[in-house]
Amino acid sequence: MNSNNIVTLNHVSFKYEKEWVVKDVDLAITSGQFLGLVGPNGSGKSTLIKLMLGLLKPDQGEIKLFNQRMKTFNDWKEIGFVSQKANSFNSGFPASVLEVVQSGLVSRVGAFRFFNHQHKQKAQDALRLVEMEEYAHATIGELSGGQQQRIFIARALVSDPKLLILDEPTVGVDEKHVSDFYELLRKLNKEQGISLLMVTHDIGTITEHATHVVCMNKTIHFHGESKDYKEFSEEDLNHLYGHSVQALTHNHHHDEVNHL
Ligand SMILES: Nc1ncnc2c1ncn2[C@@H]1O[C@H](COP(=O)(O)OP(=O)(O)OP(=O)(O)O)[C@@H](O)[C@H]1O
Repeated sequence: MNSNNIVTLNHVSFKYEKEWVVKDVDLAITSGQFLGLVGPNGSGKSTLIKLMLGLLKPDQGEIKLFNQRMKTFNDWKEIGFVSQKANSFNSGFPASVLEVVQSGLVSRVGAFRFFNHQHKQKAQDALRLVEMEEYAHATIGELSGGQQQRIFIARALVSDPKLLILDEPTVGVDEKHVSDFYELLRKLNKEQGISLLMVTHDIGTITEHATHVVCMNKTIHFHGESKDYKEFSEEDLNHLYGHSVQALTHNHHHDEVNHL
Protein backbone atom coordinates (compact mmCIF):
# COMPACT_ATOMS: atom_id res chain seq x y z
CA MET A 1 0.00 0.00 0.00
CA ASN A 2 1.29 3.44 -0.96
CA SER A 3 -0.14 6.31 1.10
CA ASN A 4 0.18 8.62 -1.94
CA ASN A 5 -2.21 6.50 -3.98
CA ILE A 6 -5.39 8.28 -5.00
CA VAL A 7 -6.78 5.46 -7.15
CA THR A 8 -5.61 1.85 -6.99
CA LEU A 9 -6.91 -0.89 -9.28
CA ASN A 10 -5.99 -4.48 -8.52
CA HIS A 11 -6.69 -7.06 -11.23
CA VAL A 12 -9.83 -5.25 -12.33
CA SER A 13 -11.97 -6.85 -15.06
CA PHE A 14 -15.37 -5.79 -16.36
CA LYS A 15 -17.86 -6.88 -19.04
CA TYR A 16 -21.18 -5.29 -20.07
CA GLU A 17 -22.37 -8.47 -21.73
CA LYS A 18 -20.32 -11.52 -22.66
CA GLU A 19 -17.05 -9.95 -23.75
CA TRP A 20 -14.47 -8.48 -21.42
CA VAL A 21 -14.13 -4.74 -22.02
CA VAL A 22 -11.55 -4.21 -19.26
CA LYS A 23 -9.32 -7.16 -18.52
CA ASP A 24 -7.03 -7.65 -15.53
CA VAL A 25 -6.03 -4.01 -15.09
CA ASP A 26 -3.53 -3.10 -12.39
CA LEU A 27 -3.05 0.63 -12.08
CA ALA A 28 -2.22 3.25 -9.48
CA ILE A 29 -2.60 7.01 -9.78
CA THR A 30 -0.46 8.75 -7.22
CA SER A 31 -0.61 12.26 -5.87
CA GLY A 32 0.88 14.91 -8.19
CA GLN A 33 0.65 12.91 -11.40
CA PHE A 34 -0.81 14.12 -14.67
CA LEU A 35 -1.76 10.86 -16.32
CA GLY A 36 -2.78 10.65 -19.98
CA LEU A 37 -4.99 7.63 -20.84
CA VAL A 38 -4.84 6.64 -24.52
CA GLY A 39 -6.03 3.71 -26.64
CA PRO A 40 -8.04 2.96 -29.78
CA ASN A 41 -11.81 3.54 -30.05
CA GLY A 42 -13.70 1.08 -27.90
CA SER A 43 -10.60 0.05 -25.93
CA GLY A 44 -12.31 0.56 -22.57
CA LYS A 45 -11.04 4.01 -21.52
CA SER A 46 -14.43 5.51 -20.59
CA THR A 47 -15.44 2.24 -18.94
CA LEU A 48 -12.28 2.32 -16.82
CA ILE A 49 -13.17 5.84 -15.68
CA LYS A 50 -16.74 4.82 -14.83
CA LEU A 51 -15.30 1.99 -12.74
CA MET A 52 -13.05 4.46 -10.89
CA LEU A 53 -16.01 6.75 -10.25
CA GLY A 54 -18.08 3.90 -8.82
CA LEU A 55 -20.63 4.19 -11.64
CA LEU A 56 -19.89 0.60 -12.66
CA LYS A 57 -18.86 -2.28 -10.44
CA PRO A 58 -15.94 -4.56 -11.44
CA ASP A 59 -16.80 -8.20 -12.14
CA GLN A 60 -13.38 -9.15 -10.84
CA GLY A 61 -10.71 -7.38 -8.81
CA GLU A 62 -10.83 -4.44 -6.47
CA ILE A 63 -10.71 -0.63 -6.65
CA LYS A 64 -9.56 1.61 -3.82
CA LEU A 65 -9.87 5.39 -3.61
CA PHE A 66 -7.47 7.11 -1.21
CA ASN A 67 -6.63 3.61 0.04
CA GLN A 68 -10.24 2.97 1.03
CA ARG A 69 -12.39 0.28 -0.50
CA MET A 70 -14.92 1.64 -2.96
CA LYS A 71 -17.78 0.22 -0.84
CA THR A 72 -16.88 2.34 2.18
CA PHE A 73 -15.59 5.41 0.32
CA ASN A 74 -17.93 8.40 0.51
CA ASP A 75 -15.69 11.46 0.17
CA TRP A 76 -16.69 12.06 -3.45
CA LYS A 77 -15.92 15.78 -3.35
CA GLU A 78 -12.23 14.73 -3.50
CA ILE A 79 -12.73 13.61 -7.10
CA GLY A 80 -13.83 16.01 -9.84
CA PHE A 81 -15.11 14.72 -13.16
CA VAL A 82 -15.67 16.46 -16.49
CA SER A 83 -17.49 14.21 -18.95
CA GLN A 84 -17.06 13.99 -22.72
CA LYS A 85 -20.07 16.06 -23.73
CA ALA A 86 -19.69 18.78 -21.10
CA ASN A 87 -19.07 21.51 -23.66
CA SER A 88 -22.06 21.05 -25.95
CA PHE A 89 -24.73 23.10 -24.21
CA ASN A 90 -27.62 24.28 -26.31
CA SER A 91 -27.37 28.03 -26.84
CA GLY A 92 -30.84 28.55 -25.32
CA PHE A 93 -30.05 26.77 -22.03
CA PRO A 94 -31.19 29.26 -19.36
CA ALA A 95 -28.46 29.02 -16.70
CA SER A 96 -25.77 31.53 -15.85
CA VAL A 97 -22.13 30.52 -15.67
CA LEU A 98 -22.14 31.13 -11.90
CA GLU A 99 -25.17 28.85 -11.45
CA VAL A 100 -23.51 26.06 -13.43
CA VAL A 101 -20.34 26.32 -11.34
CA GLN A 102 -22.30 26.46 -8.05
CA SER A 103 -24.22 23.35 -9.06
CA GLY A 104 -20.94 21.50 -8.42
CA LEU A 105 -21.62 22.14 -4.72
CA VAL A 106 -25.11 20.61 -4.68
CA SER A 107 -24.00 17.42 -2.93
CA ARG A 108 -22.60 19.58 -0.12
CA VAL A 109 -25.40 22.09 0.09
CA GLY A 110 -28.25 19.56 -0.26
CA ALA A 111 -30.68 19.81 -3.13
CA PHE A 112 -33.27 21.97 -1.35
CA ARG A 113 -31.13 24.53 0.42
CA PHE A 114 -30.04 27.84 -0.96
CA PHE A 115 -26.52 28.81 -1.88
CA ASN A 116 -25.01 31.27 0.58
CA HIS A 117 -22.37 33.94 0.14
CA GLN A 118 -19.57 31.47 0.88
CA HIS A 119 -20.72 29.13 -1.89
CA LYS A 120 -20.84 32.03 -4.32
CA GLN A 121 -17.32 32.98 -3.29
CA LYS A 122 -16.10 29.41 -3.90
CA ALA A 123 -17.68 29.44 -7.36
CA GLN A 124 -16.00 32.76 -8.13
CA ASP A 125 -12.64 31.40 -6.94
CA ALA A 126 -13.04 28.39 -9.24
CA LEU A 127 -13.89 30.71 -12.15
CA ARG A 128 -10.76 32.74 -11.41
CA LEU A 129 -8.66 29.55 -11.55
CA VAL A 130 -9.89 28.79 -15.06
CA GLU A 131 -9.56 32.48 -16.03
CA MET A 132 -13.29 32.91 -16.72
CA GLU A 133 -14.18 35.27 -13.87
CA GLU A 134 -15.55 37.97 -16.15
CA TYR A 135 -18.12 35.55 -17.61
CA ALA A 136 -19.82 34.80 -14.25
CA HIS A 137 -23.11 36.38 -15.35
CA ALA A 138 -23.09 35.23 -18.97
CA THR A 139 -25.52 32.53 -20.10
CA ILE A 140 -23.70 29.22 -20.46
CA GLY A 141 -25.08 28.52 -23.95
CA GLU A 142 -23.64 31.77 -25.34
CA LEU A 143 -20.06 30.63 -24.76
CA SER A 144 -17.83 28.80 -27.24
CA GLY A 145 -17.07 25.08 -26.80
CA GLY A 146 -13.66 25.86 -25.30
CA GLN A 147 -15.10 28.42 -22.86
CA GLN A 148 -17.84 26.01 -21.79
CA GLN A 149 -15.17 23.39 -21.19
CA ARG A 150 -13.43 25.77 -18.76
CA ILE A 151 -16.73 26.40 -16.96
CA PHE A 152 -17.25 22.66 -16.49
CA ILE A 153 -13.73 22.36 -15.16
CA ALA A 154 -14.54 25.17 -12.69
CA ARG A 155 -17.70 23.25 -11.72
CA ALA A 156 -15.56 20.17 -11.01
CA LEU A 157 -13.00 22.27 -9.08
CA VAL A 158 -15.47 24.04 -6.81
CA SER A 159 -15.34 21.31 -4.17
CA ASP A 160 -11.48 21.42 -4.06
CA PRO A 161 -10.89 17.90 -5.42
CA LYS A 162 -7.48 16.23 -5.17
CA LEU A 163 -8.03 14.41 -8.47
CA LEU A 164 -9.65 15.79 -11.60
CA ILE A 165 -10.75 13.27 -14.25
CA LEU A 166 -11.33 14.58 -17.78
CA ASP A 167 -12.82 12.45 -20.57
CA GLU A 168 -11.59 13.76 -23.94
CA PRO A 169 -11.67 17.42 -22.92
CA THR A 170 -10.08 18.81 -26.08
CA VAL A 171 -12.84 17.51 -28.38
CA GLY A 172 -14.84 20.54 -29.51
CA VAL A 173 -12.17 22.99 -28.38
CA ASP A 174 -11.05 25.23 -31.21
CA GLU A 175 -7.62 24.02 -32.34
CA LYS A 176 -5.95 27.37 -31.72
CA HIS A 177 -7.12 27.25 -28.08
CA VAL A 178 -5.88 23.73 -27.36
CA SER A 179 -2.45 24.94 -26.20
CA ASP A 180 -4.11 27.45 -23.78
CA PHE A 181 -6.17 24.56 -22.51
CA TYR A 182 -3.06 22.48 -21.82
CA GLU A 183 -1.53 25.51 -20.08
CA LEU A 184 -4.56 25.59 -17.78
CA LEU A 185 -4.09 21.90 -16.98
CA ARG A 186 -0.38 22.49 -16.29
CA LYS A 187 -1.29 25.27 -13.86
CA LEU A 188 -3.85 23.11 -12.04
CA ASN A 189 -1.36 20.28 -11.78
CA LYS A 190 1.84 22.13 -10.90
CA GLU A 191 0.59 25.22 -9.07
CA GLN A 192 -2.61 23.95 -7.43
CA GLY A 193 -1.25 20.42 -6.83
CA ILE A 194 -4.32 18.76 -8.39
CA SER A 195 -3.65 15.32 -9.85
CA LEU A 196 -5.08 14.81 -13.32
CA LEU A 197 -6.32 11.84 -15.30
CA MET A 198 -7.14 12.73 -18.88
CA VAL A 199 -8.55 10.48 -21.60
CA THR A 200 -7.37 11.66 -24.99
CA HIS A 201 -6.93 10.65 -28.60
CA ASP A 202 -3.99 13.02 -28.96
CA ILE A 203 -1.30 10.36 -28.80
CA GLY A 204 1.09 12.70 -30.57
CA THR A 205 0.93 15.53 -28.03
CA ILE A 206 -0.05 13.98 -24.72
CA THR A 207 3.54 13.09 -23.86
CA GLU A 208 4.46 16.80 -24.03
CA HIS A 209 1.98 17.60 -21.28
CA ALA A 210 1.34 14.57 -19.11
CA THR A 211 3.87 13.28 -16.60
CA HIS A 212 2.72 9.69 -17.17
CA VAL A 213 0.93 7.77 -19.90
CA VAL A 214 -1.27 4.68 -19.82
CA CYS A 215 -1.95 3.01 -23.16
CA MET A 216 -4.72 0.41 -23.04
CA ASN A 217 -6.70 -1.90 -25.24
CA LYS A 218 -8.76 -3.83 -22.66
CA THR A 219 -5.50 -4.62 -20.88
CA ILE A 220 -2.69 -2.18 -20.21
CA HIS A 221 0.01 -2.20 -22.89
CA PHE A 222 2.13 0.60 -21.49
CA HIS A 223 2.20 2.46 -18.19
CA GLY A 224 5.09 4.70 -17.35
CA GLU A 225 6.62 8.13 -17.55
CA SER A 226 5.89 10.17 -20.67
CA LYS A 227 9.56 10.28 -21.64
CA ASP A 228 9.60 6.48 -21.81
CA TYR A 229 6.38 6.34 -23.83
CA LYS A 230 8.24 8.06 -26.64
CA GLU A 231 10.39 4.97 -26.83
CA PHE A 232 7.33 2.74 -27.17
CA SER A 233 7.90 2.19 -30.87
CA GLU A 234 5.70 3.11 -33.79
CA GLU A 235 5.60 -0.60 -34.57
CA ASP A 236 4.16 -1.31 -31.10
CA LEU A 237 1.52 1.35 -31.66
CA ASN A 238 0.58 0.07 -35.12
CA HIS A 239 0.14 -3.38 -33.67
CA LEU A 240 -2.00 -2.06 -30.83
CA TYR A 241 -4.23 0.12 -33.01
CA GLY A 242 -4.40 -2.45 -35.82
CA HIS A 243 -3.37 0.06 -38.48
CA SER A 244 -0.68 2.62 -39.19
CA VAL A 245 -0.74 5.53 -36.76
CA GLN A 246 2.37 7.26 -38.10
CA ALA A 247 0.45 10.16 -39.63
CA LEU A 248 -1.61 10.60 -36.51
CA THR A 249 1.35 11.03 -34.23
CA HIS A 250 2.38 14.02 -36.34
CA ASN A 251 -1.01 15.49 -37.07
CA HIS A 252 -3.20 16.70 -34.28
CA HIS A 253 -6.27 17.63 -36.23
CA HIS A 254 -9.35 16.22 -34.53
CA ASP A 255 -11.05 14.83 -37.64
CA GLU A 256 -8.09 12.59 -38.27
CA VAL A 257 -7.35 11.81 -34.67
CA ASN A 258 -10.92 10.62 -34.20
CA HIS A 259 -10.32 7.85 -36.72
CA LEU A 260 -8.10 6.05 -34.26
N1 LIG B 1 -23.41 0.67 -21.86
C1 LIG B 1 -22.81 -0.23 -22.64
N2 LIG B 1 -23.36 -1.42 -22.91
C2 LIG B 1 -22.75 -2.34 -23.69
N3 LIG B 1 -21.53 -2.14 -24.25
C3 LIG B 1 -20.92 -0.98 -24.01
C4 LIG B 1 -21.52 0.06 -23.19
N4 LIG B 1 -20.67 1.11 -23.14
C5 LIG B 1 -19.60 0.77 -23.88
N5 LIG B 1 -19.73 -0.46 -24.39
C6 LIG B 1 -18.75 -1.18 -25.23
O1 LIG B 1 -17.59 -1.38 -24.43
C7 LIG B 1 -16.40 -1.21 -25.21
C8 LIG B 1 -15.52 -0.14 -24.56
O2 LIG B 1 -16.19 1.11 -24.65
P1 LIG B 1 -15.58 2.43 -24.02
O3 LIG B 1 -16.58 3.51 -24.29
O4 LIG B 1 -15.17 2.18 -22.62
O5 LIG B 1 -14.28 2.63 -24.92
P2 LIG B 1 -13.40 3.93 -25.16
O6 LIG B 1 -11.99 3.48 -25.20
O7 LIG B 1 -13.76 4.99 -24.17
O8 LIG B 1 -13.88 4.36 -26.62
P3 LIG B 1 -13.86 5.78 -27.38
O9 LIG B 1 -12.42 6.16 -27.53
O10 LIG B 1 -14.52 5.45 -28.68
O11 LIG B 1 -14.65 6.76 -26.53
C9 LIG B 1 -16.87 -0.87 -26.61
O12 LIG B 1 -16.86 -2.06 -27.37
C10 LIG B 1 -18.27 -0.36 -26.41
O13 LIG B 1 -19.06 -0.61 -27.54
